[in-house]
Amino acid sequence: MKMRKLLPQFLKPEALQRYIGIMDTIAQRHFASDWENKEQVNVFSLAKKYTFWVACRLFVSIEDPHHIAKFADPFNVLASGIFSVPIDLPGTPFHRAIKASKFIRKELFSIIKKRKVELAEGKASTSQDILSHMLTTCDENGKYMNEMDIADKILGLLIGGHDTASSACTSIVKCLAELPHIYDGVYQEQIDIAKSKGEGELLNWKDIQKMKYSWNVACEVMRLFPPLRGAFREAIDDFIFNGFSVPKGWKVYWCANSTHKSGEYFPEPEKFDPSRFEGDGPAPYTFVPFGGGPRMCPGKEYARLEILVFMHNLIKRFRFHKIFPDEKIIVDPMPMPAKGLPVYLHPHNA
Ligand code: HEM
Repeated sequence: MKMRKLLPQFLKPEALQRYIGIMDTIAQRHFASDWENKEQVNVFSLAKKYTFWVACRLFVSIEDPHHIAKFADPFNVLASGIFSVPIDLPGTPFHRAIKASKFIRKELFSIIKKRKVELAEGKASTSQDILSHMLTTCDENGKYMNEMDIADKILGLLIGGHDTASSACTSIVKCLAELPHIYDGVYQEQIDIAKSKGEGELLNWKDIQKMKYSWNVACEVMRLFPPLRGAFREAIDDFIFNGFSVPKGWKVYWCANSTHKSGEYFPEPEKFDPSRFEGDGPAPYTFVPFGGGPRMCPGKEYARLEILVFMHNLIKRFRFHKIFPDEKIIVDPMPMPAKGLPVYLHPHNA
């Protein structure tokens, strides 16, 4: 079954609304174990840990932090081998990535087998995560996906779904640390939401809808630091673009920065200004961190929720400042601070 058919069902806003509370529970546990009572933290590695934990829970229902940690290492090895020179010799990143992916597939197969039994015995629900969904949804010919297909798709999702979002979360922390007036705006919005909640009450869909300014800030961050620079397309017909003739069949690459950094669509493009997203917002197809058209990212709404839940949990706890004020941004292959963005934390309740 094609991912494009399956994913929108699982990732549509109505389905995702049920997961906000789960994301908040994970965020609270993550902040309690990895941020609270620390003087300084490395934001990039923690953001990756958080988004990976959310993905493990929502895609395959793995919750135990030890199990997730065991799983996370091979994923990092795999992620750093994906954009490497494809030479399969011992010691190369490519070779290590292949080994890691074999380990992950094996692990996924055992999770799939166990789930099949649990589903048959009525011990697991068909809607508890994307794995159950894949095992119980058939295509238009009544055919179910085989285990190999499922393992590959989950693997793709776990990679595609967590590295991008963790890059976005890290860039958000960077911008908030550098721009106190923007931090104050986000703080006000998030603290009002936090105060409106009862003891132990989790975030819900209504709270997310109140996070308008925070999402405008996140969008402005992704305009300046798009987690993916662009993607490939194949021309399905001859066409002329900007005076260049592109023949059918050519591979073309669209690049987010060509509009994100254009003064024509975003006046003073280097200025950080979340108000660009108020009202109607940018013109269609000019703000494209998630791509556009029929192949647009199906994980956009999922990413929006996990980013907002992250911002809420971070901002209601801390102010922070950068340990290296001039830390450079490198793109490898996503934008990230060269040292992983170490920051000093200042808890509000101190
Ligand atoms: C901030 C986070 C994210 C960003 C910036 C992002 C960005 C993108 C972009 C630019 C594309 C290519 C779209 C195109 O070619 O027009 C894409 C594709 C895709 N994304 Fe995301 N993504 C994010 C999070 C996620 C998440 C959380 C998931 C899964 C839950 C996901 C799943 C996918 C899939 C499966 C595709 C391939 C779609 C296709 O080829 O039809 N993404 N994403």
